[in-house]
Amino acid sequence: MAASGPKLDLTLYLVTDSGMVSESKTLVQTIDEAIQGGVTIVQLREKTAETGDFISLAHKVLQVTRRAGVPLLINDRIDVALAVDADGVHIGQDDMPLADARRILGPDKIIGVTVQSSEEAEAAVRGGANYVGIGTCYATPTKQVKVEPQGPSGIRGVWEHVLKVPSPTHPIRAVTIGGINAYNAVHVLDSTRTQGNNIALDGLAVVSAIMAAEDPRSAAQKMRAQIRFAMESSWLVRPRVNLASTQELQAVRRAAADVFAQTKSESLTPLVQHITNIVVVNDCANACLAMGGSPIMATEAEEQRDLAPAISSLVINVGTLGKQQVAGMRAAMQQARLHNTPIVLDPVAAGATKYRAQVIAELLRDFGAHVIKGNAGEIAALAGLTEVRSRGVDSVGSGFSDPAAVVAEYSRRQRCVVVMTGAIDYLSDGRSTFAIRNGHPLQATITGSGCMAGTALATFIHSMAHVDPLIGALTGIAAINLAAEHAARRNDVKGPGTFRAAFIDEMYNLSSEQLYDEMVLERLA
Ligand SMILES: Cc1ncc(COP(=O)(O)OP(=O)(O)O)c(N)n1
Ligand SMILES: Cc1ncsc1CCOP(=O)(O)O
Repeated sequence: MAASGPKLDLTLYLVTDSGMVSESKTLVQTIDEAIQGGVTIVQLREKTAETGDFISLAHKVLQVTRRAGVPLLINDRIDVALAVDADGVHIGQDDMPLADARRILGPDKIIGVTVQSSEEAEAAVRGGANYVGIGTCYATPTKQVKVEPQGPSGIRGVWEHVLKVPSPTHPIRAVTIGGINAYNAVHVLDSTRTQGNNIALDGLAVVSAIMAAEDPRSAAQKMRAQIRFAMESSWLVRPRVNLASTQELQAVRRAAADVFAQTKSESLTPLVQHITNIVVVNDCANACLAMGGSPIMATEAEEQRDLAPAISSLVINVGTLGKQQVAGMRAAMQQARLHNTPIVLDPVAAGATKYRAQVIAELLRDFGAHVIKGNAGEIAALAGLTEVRSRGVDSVGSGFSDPAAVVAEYSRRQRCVVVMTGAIDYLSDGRSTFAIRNGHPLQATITGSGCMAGTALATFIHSMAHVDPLIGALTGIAAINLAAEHAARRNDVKGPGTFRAAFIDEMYNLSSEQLYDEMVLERLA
């Protein structure tokens, strides 16, 4: 393997696409900046270039990669790799057979092979590939794939098989590809770790997350930080990495106000799918509309595949749990994972019954979530903590002695944003933890307040590619709480009944300036 060439480090693998490069840059500049941001290997992928143009581009790219000590592989074209003396090639199942590629390129060049199944992976390992690209992980607009995306659990199955196959020459490495970005990198790496001994993939391969970024250097830096976070710690106990420590509180408020304004603009209207409980369906649908979203309450398993490509986010609220509804949730969550659609899980009354606890545990095991939102009792039940107890859907007692530590720790365990609602709301992505001190006691007098908070989270976290889930969560919680404060101040609000209607009105009337000015935000870690 590349005995004389640069070291094979698959941590952050950039696959190029010249069609995505920003107008202000060349492809070579984009690659250069991406390497400065932390890309560890580059694959030049030119699907339509003439041979001469491909070779001349490869020469230019090679100057950049050689200077940085990063390997350059050529996609599909052994002839181009030979012509420029690149460090290797990446070949798919329909390209030149691995044995021929190895014979032509010799033992020292790097050869990567795309594999979609355990059988293909076994053949690649036995045939002497240096690494396998297991895919496709998630559906992606970058490439039309023939085989259905497998999601992280499918990728893990192939990876576990790869590790069992003896490699004739060198230890096999692996990455996955397809729909991967800074927001799902940690989940993908965590959930593709082997079940028995927790072995992680060697890295992640991306196209659009870096190639389509205005600033490829910072896009690569962000990806690299996420990958480091997932790689450097066991998936059960993560160190406190304070990624946002450089961000001022004001910048966080500004980011939340921007997400709010963008979501409310008529051009967006995120389609927010809810599988929620029968008590609150109508309130959640109206809350979603009032905050700029478009609700769809599709619950049958059979309709999830058709719906999935169109939806922006998914609320899974386990408030009322029929067997058919659970089947719908599982189908919807599986599709959401394949389409990289944000999932908000509302574990209503998590500790109330064994059945409920088991359903939630299985959903989290199989699909995870991007955000888990619950009151103190629900989070305690999920996290296995006895300090706070519940009665039905309500949390009882004075709460946790250190709520910030609880949400941060549970967030690190579940690898998602955790939101703990109450008089003060606590939010964490495991690295940064915030409190929001807005809201009004009248929220606790109506049913569905918490469920509407779940709706708000999903409405504002309408894309994993464009909204940081923690910022989206801060936006949703601030929006709901400020609407409650505004409603409670109105003269026509006399109690829970009038509050309920005014609450929806004020979600509708709230402006991004009000959100920015009135959000009482505190940074805890
Ligand atoms: C790292 C990595 N993994 C998979 C692919 C896909 O390769 P292939 O199946 O040959 O498809 P095309 O890239 O040729 O469209 C890849 N390029 N890189
Ligand atoms: C080349 C390739 N092979 C499988 S998916 C894919 C494209 C991945 O692109 P992106 O990282 O933009 O989703």
